[in-house]
Amino acid sequence: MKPIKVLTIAGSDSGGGAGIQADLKTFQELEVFGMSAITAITAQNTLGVQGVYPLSLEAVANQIDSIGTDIGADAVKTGMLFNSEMIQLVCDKIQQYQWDNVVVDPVMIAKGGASLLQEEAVKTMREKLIPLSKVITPNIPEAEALTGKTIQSMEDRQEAAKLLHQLGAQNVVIKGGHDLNSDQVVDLLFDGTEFTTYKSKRIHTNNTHGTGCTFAAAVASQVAKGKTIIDAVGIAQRFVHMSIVNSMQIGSGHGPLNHAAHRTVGVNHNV
Ligand SMILES: Nc1ncnc2c1ncn2[C@@H]1O[C@H](COP(=O)(O)OP(=O)(O)O)[C@@H](O)[C@H]1O
Ligand SMILES: Cc1ncc(COP(=O)(O)O)c(N)n1
Repeated sequence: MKPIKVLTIAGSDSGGGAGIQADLKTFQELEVFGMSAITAITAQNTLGVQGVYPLSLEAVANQIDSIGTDIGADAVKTGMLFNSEMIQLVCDKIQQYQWDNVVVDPVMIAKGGASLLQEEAVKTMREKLIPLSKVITPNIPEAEALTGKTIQSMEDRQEAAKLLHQLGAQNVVIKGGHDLNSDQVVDLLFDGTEFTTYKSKRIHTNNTHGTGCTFAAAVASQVAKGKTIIDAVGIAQRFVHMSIVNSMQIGSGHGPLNHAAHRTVGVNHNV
């Protein structure tokens, strides 16, 4: 069988819970071949981010070229891109290699509050990267920053999703982890025509470090396999849910997910 290959362009999390590490664990568990281009190294653990060390544009370009000129990718996922120049470079490479299965997780701020994207880069994200995306997966604060609108209700979220679609994203998922008003977590998909909501029980836990990265990596792996976006988002939500429910106690702050949970608990990720 032809191997399915997925590239993540993102930051490294030394604590192993988010970023490149979460992406590669997710790819492996969802049975696609994972590859990475690292944009920045973070010194990070469950308590927060202790340091951010961006790589040079040359180092990032070279990593992407190594993959583009030899291995290729059935889908590309972007995470922490740090600044405007890095976003522009990633856009150029996506166009150069004609990658069209692009899942953009517009990472801005780590759960502990540390900035992972310079503020002026939001404009580049909006104008350059979003138009190249098959799916964009902001959380609520990221959707607010990208649209300039406050999101309180589901109607607000639908309006924001429409605006992000107008900016050129083919599909928009506004994730609901940050909507603490409800006992449910509701992720909202807009495909340009219809809204689809995905509901799961909110788990009351501190172990949510890396949920966004894991979610977008799971969507990318399913898109690479040729699943519809509607199915891909459902599979991703269930995979994240399972990985939070069965998280391990690692570190003394916001702990990581257990990406291998589905092996013992059983989740049909091919539905
Ligand atoms: N406490 C929770 N219980 C269950 N699912 C959650 C919880 N927090 C987040 N999720 C799920 O994790 C994914 C990422 O959501 P979110 O927290 O909004 O993004 P981010 O990690 O980018 O801030 C979504 O699919 C969401 O449904
Ligand atoms: C290198 C890196 N990239 C992304 C995140 C966001 O993580 P989350 O998935 O919890 O929003 C992070 N904390 N570190």
